[in-house]
Amino acid sequence: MTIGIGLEAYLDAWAGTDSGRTAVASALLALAEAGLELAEIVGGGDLVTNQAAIVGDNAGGDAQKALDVRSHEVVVAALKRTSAVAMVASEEADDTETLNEGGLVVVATDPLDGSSNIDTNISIGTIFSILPMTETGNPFLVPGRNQLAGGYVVYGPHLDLAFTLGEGTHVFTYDRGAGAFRMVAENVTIAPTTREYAINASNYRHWSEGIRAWVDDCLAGADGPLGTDYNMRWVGSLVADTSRILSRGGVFLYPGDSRKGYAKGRLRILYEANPIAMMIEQAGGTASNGRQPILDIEVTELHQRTGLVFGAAEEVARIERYEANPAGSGSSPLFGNRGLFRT
Ligand SMILES: O=P(O)(O)OC[C@H]1O[C@](O)(COP(=O)(O)O)[C@@H](O)[C@@H]1O
Ligand SMILES: [Mg+2]
Ligand SMILES: [Mg+2]
Repeated sequence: MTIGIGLEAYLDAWAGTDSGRTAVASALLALAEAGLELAEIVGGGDLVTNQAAIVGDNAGGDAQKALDVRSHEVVVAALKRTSAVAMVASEEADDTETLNEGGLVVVATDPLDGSSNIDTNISIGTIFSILPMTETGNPFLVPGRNQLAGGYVVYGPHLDLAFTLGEGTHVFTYDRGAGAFRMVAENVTIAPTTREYAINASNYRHWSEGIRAWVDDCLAGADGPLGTDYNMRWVGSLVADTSRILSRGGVFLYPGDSRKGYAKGRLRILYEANPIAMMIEQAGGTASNGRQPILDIEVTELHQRTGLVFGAAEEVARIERYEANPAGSGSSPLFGNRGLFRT
């Protein structure tokens, strides 16, 4: 058990003398430093800057807020300070940026996740994916399976850094007294079944038949084909919804829908879905676009979107079955309470 160990000591022991691992550890420490700096800024709210003010648009077409831009600058500056990181790709930049010639890894980041919550004093965060630098081609345009690490910092009631290095998912909390991140959960596990889901239900009319059928059956609760009452939670910050699922289970859905520009949902594969999917898989859960594992999807564009369903493995599998065959789902009059998918 290494509960209580400081982040640096943990990473030192993990990296040993391996140069590839040392580069990943350096990138992670730089991201932790950026997280600390941003925690101070976020914690100051509008005393620090008019954080929720709209200042432009990003490559994905979302309004860019002052804190989005500041977070991008802080994360990129921290990564630049370590020679390990060759390039960065960010939600807030159209193109990749070269940071250090000879760096062994590259970092993709959503520097500020949950922008719509900035001025509501609800948890927001920073998401990151660490990939190997390649000799040829674009090192970011590879399936998420190639990731060396994935993680996030969440600026919530406490400051957490959660990540996977490909061997389990671990959570560190910032110990303000000690001035260090210390491990609070090692090898987190997500239960395969759940009765709690997270989805922005206002998009109901835009969803596919399968997602609507599954939500209908959750809402029918103990009286419906799933035979159990479900609870619903939706923070509106992917990092905070992920943090809850790592801590007490559940499933999250942001599926593609029929709104213009939402055919592949809202979330971006490179710096949102992939790192979260790696953490979730490493915690025993699964992450899917409704048809295939997120980590197997070809990445062809930096700001590519994907439908995202992740968390409790059996519930994710059930949602995939509803997507594949909504007519055969528990809510179909043909199947009723004896639905094929009743559990
Ligand atoms: O406002 P919606 O459509 O419910 O979307 C919420 C989702 O959008 C996001 O805020 C997108 O991330 P950004 O804030 O980084 O753009 C997620 O954190 C969240 O899960
Ligand atoms: Mg985001
Ligand atoms: Mg963002």
